[in-house]
Amino acid sequence: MKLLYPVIATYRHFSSKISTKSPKGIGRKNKDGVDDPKTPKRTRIKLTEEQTQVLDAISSGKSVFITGSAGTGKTFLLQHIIRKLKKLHQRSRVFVTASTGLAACAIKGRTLHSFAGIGLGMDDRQTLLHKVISNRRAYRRWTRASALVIDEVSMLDAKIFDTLKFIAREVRGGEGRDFENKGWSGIQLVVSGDFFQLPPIVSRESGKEFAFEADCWDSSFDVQVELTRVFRQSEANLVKLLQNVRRGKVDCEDMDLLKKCCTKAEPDSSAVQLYPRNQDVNRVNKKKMEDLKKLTYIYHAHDRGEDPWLRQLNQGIAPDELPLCEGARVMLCKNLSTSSKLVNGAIGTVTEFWYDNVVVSDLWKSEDRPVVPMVKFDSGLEVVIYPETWDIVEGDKVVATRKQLPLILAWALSIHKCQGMTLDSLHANLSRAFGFGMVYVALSRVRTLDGLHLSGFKPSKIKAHPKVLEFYHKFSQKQDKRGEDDGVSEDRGGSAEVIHGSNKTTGKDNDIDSSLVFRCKPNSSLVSWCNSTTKSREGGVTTC
Ligand SMILES: Nc1ncnc2c1ncn2[C@@H]1O[C@H](COP(=O)(O)OP(=O)(O)OP(=O)(O)O)[C@@H](O)[C@H]1O
Repeated sequence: MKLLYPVIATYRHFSSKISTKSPKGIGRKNKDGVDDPKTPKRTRIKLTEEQTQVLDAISSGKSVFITGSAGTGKTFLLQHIIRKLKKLHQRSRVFVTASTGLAACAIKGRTLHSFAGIGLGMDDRQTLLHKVISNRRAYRRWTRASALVIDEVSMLDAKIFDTLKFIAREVRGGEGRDFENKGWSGIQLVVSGDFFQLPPIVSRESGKEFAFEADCWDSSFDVQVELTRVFRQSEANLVKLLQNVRRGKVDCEDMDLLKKCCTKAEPDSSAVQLYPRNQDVNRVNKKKMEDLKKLTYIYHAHDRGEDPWLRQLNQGIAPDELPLCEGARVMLCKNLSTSSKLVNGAIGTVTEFWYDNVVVSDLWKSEDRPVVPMVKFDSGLEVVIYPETWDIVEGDKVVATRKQLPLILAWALSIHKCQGMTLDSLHANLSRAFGFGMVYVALSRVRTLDGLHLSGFKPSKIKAHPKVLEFYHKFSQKQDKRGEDDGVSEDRGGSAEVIHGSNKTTGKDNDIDSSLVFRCKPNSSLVSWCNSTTKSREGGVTTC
């Protein structure tokens, strides 16, 4: 297949066509009522009893903190919660955020800092308050908010958490200005995360690091919940190993397992290589691309909007520039279809590039056609990947937009980038691991022991922060106090109620929303895209 270069004008033409893509194909039946084999059926996943209890608490307007080890379904549950909140409150009054752009992407939200209008949040609280008040849009968000969701709270520091509550109370008023008062002046708060995972990056001046050390932490929640059932892994010895690594203490049995992971045969090329540092990640990806010696297309993101929002687009996951060629290992960085496992983190290989015949017939007589990559995912699905849109929204208005293929190169990933992901096979090089929780985050991405390969591993790299250990120790003491209580009970001794649910599933079915259509076997009417690509061979880059 001969590939030629598209031009920017063609992109403009396509943008409307792309937006016509709808989710109708998912689970579709033909006119005889028979399931269309090309489109997968919706799958139904039942919430566990503990997950249902959380949802019930949310329905009754409570502010909730959800924690639990990796793979217990915190993010999965948040997606249900967000839908529930949007039914309870007006949609535009529910703000979905996360501590990082990457985590925000997984729940179709924005960063907490951008919601709050506090820039990097480095100033003192009065300056930040002034910043919010003088920013009409940020001020409006704070006054409109009925519910605020914050995911990956482990990476949020105590000072920011206190500052946000301060801003909420100053902007919205409330019953007195006593900082210790319960609540965020009428905002229903839903916060999720596992403090044993990656910690915040903070200066140690204040002596407080983690959000749970914030003065207002306990008074911010009616309910604090620990999810206990691990879904990501099912092998008992792996679950036990991960629980021990999480707490920074491994026994002989665990060490034997880890040693086996260090010595078994090299993983196949489908294993994702995890590194603690970006330098190594970039080096490996670049080298792998070069080794393929294939015609390379470089996809440039198409951005619209103004600063400062334009700049914020670069903090998100969609790359500004994405080089692709046949054979490139790639990872989806957006959820396309949950039921088909085309989710953020799904890994595959570019098999070829496709033209758009329909558009071409309308627009071009020549061969100047945009191309889109076909990706064969490791699940077996082969899908043409189209550009996606990432929006920054202020109130109800979109203020900046990035259009780019929802892919990143994925021979190697940083451990920071993989927090939140599920991987089938990984090779973690932990020789340069640093800080608390890093080894736990790396190991807990994998589903099975078979898929876990390690190198450069030293037991001393397994570290859990003493403050985090203490926080969870107190947490479990509260749970123990509840004793035999069945499910939710009140614990109003100055702190929030604690739920420790059982692992049974409920009878209720809960739909997993499939939000985008894709084609398993692309036909001749591919929607095509490219705003401006460049091509290169063996390192030489040609710009169109
Ligand atoms: N009730 C459930 N039944 C079946 N599978 C579930 C259930 N809840 C969650 N899962 C599955 O468990 C896996 C892990 O979920 P999720 O990524 O939400 O965990 P997490 O707690 O956010 O993990 P991490 O802390 O690593 O980000 C996902 O594949 C999800 O679909």
